Amino acid sequence: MDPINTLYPEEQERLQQTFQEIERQRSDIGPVYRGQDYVEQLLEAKREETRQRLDLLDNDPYFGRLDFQEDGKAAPLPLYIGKRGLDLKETAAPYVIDWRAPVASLFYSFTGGDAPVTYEAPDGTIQGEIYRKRNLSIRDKTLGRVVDSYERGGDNIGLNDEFLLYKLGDKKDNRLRDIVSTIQAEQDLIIRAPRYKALIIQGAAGSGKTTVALHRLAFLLYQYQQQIRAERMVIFAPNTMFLDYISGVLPELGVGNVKQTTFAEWALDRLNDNVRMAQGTVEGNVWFSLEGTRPPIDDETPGRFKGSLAFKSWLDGKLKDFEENFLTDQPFEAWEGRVLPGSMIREWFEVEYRHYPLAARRERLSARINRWLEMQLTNIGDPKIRKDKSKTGKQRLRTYVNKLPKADALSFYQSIFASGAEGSIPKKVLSGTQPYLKKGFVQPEDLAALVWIHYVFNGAENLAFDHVVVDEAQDVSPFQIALLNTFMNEPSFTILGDLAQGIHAYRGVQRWDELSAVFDEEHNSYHVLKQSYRSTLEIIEFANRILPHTDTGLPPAEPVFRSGDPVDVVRLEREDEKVPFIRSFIDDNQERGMRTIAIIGRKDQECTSLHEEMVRAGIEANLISEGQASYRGGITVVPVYLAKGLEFDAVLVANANDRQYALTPQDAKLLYVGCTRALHQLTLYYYGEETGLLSS
Ligand SMILES: Nc1ncnc2c1ncn2[C@@H]1O[C@H](COP(=O)(O)OP(=O)(O)OP(=O)(O)O)[C@@H](O)[C@H]1O
Repeated sequence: MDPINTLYPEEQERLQQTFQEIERQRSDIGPVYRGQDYVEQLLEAKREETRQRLDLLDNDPYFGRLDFQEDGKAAPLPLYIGKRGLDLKETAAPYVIDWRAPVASLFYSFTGGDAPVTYEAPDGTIQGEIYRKRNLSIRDKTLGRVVDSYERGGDNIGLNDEFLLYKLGDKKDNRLRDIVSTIQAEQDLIIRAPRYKALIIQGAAGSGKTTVALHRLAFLLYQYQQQIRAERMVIFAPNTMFLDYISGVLPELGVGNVKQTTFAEWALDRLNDNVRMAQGTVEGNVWFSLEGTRPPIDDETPGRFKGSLAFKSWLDGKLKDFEENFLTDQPFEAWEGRVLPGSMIREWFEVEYRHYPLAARRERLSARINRWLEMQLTNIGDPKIRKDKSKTGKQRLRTYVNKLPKADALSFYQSIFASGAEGSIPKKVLSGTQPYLKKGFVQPEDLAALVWIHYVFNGAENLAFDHVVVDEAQDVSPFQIALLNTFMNEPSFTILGDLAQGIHAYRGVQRWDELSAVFDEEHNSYHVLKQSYRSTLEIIEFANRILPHTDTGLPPAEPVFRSGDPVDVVRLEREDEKVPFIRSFIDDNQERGMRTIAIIGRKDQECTSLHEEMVRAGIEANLISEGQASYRGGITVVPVYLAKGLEFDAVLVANANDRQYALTPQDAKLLYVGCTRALHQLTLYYYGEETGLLSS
């Protein structure tokens, strides 16, 4: 008998019982309370949480079953694993187990074999044996596929992969999805890693880094529910469109309120929007220029220098000097003959207020001198003379305070770049920075230093994070990570990236040890994800040909065995063949059921013109440009640097010739990003000479 047919009725019955239990519990909660009683209102909040949990369960109650016999127990027990847990009303026995519970880790770590297995429970290690691992697909309350990926004593060949492949074959829309039903063992290790770690993860394109990070947040909230709050967790991602793209995953996992932001947005907020950003001409014209004309990247490249820990140390020295020389020994003379000695002012500043940050010390000092002035005035009996002296004293106090240096981040930063920096800051950095600062503008790479100075001057404003996720971390600097670390009592980070996609290497890292240098050994934890889940075997093997040209020394990504169509590289004879070619690419792929299709260009301008030509030819598509807040799916024209992090069913890389993608590591990284965005179909076209990056 077909195994599906034997498994199905049993699971169908269990599913019906689950729905009945959910319904029982829902009806026990009763209607929504809308009255004024405070205690009832508090209880209502709890009831609402339960209602929401039951709603989530009702849609999609579980996805897996594991028959596990704990040592010492008489028989195996079927454990049903879902996105949320459900205990039986009557006995409180677990009926559906939350995927984050310790025992559920067996579902992910188990890859077959009859050997005993263990998991870590709060009371210690539990050992036992697995008799069955079953995947169940339930959609819209209906049981779909039921597949046993392991049965004790059975032949169990490759079934583990079958369910994964079935999931990976799906066509995508405009949102990233959760992967709770198919988390792989190497991913699970990262998701369940202890809280106080700085996990640094090098993951191949499509290895699930972003997805894993989001699942890790859901896990941490479950595991440390008394100690961690969602609103004290933060995800840093490269741009707002990417944030929009990933915004569905946490709600699907039942997690709300986690702050999702970009580093620039967060930093500007810290600086109270007191600085103006220069418009991104340098990045576009210099670092993304064509024909291999980009400058080489080294430690004196402005972005890398200003993002280094060495720059931070140098800055710390300057901040210390600034604080030490903040006061001259100038006394304050309120009026002729009434003098507050400089030594007294210094005593207040250095001893009494030494625990306050500089800006607060400055403020307290001026308030203290003012109080001293008031005291002197009370000693004057004649009201007319008092009024007169008060006027003089207050005016002189204003002048005195105005002469104290300002504890303002931008002014301080401008001053250190304006004078005396020649010996310590490389010429390249000075010339790439001074012209902007003189006009009052800053660049993205200045923000870490500015927030740091602001922090030293003003203190941390109660901004402690419980956990920080940094996605696309190859584009961030050690200074940024060190800065974020100061907002936490103990490091708790998930830092993920791929050096082969380091298209902003002029301000990011070239090796992961640059970031790990921020943390002590005890907190450092480095992981590699080599397996790539997004793309077909053919696409991954094709992209792997580009990898050596990135000069990162990274090993090739490992595909899961999901085969698709071969990758096409098509030479067009003339430029005017381009639009008909794009049209047929779109039509073919739409006919094959592809929902998201991207035409990936090299630069913004090229994409704008391509989009205009397509629209003139009657092809509807969305153009993605810098600063865009959302990704709509469908047909998209996008410059490659903005496609990073996204994925599409079918990708057409536009004009992959040797001018657009020269034989340089930077261009190799761009082309690698472009090609690895495709799930099922990848095509490249060019006219002129094919890029040399495709030759192995
Ligand atoms: N265990 C898994 N089961 C099912 N799908 C998975 C799994 N892991 C990853 N995926 C899918 O692979 C795709 C890539 O995931 P994700 O975007 O998180 O990878 P990434 O490493 O951040 O990629 P990139 O660096 O290229 O942006 C997504 O569609 C995700 O759903």
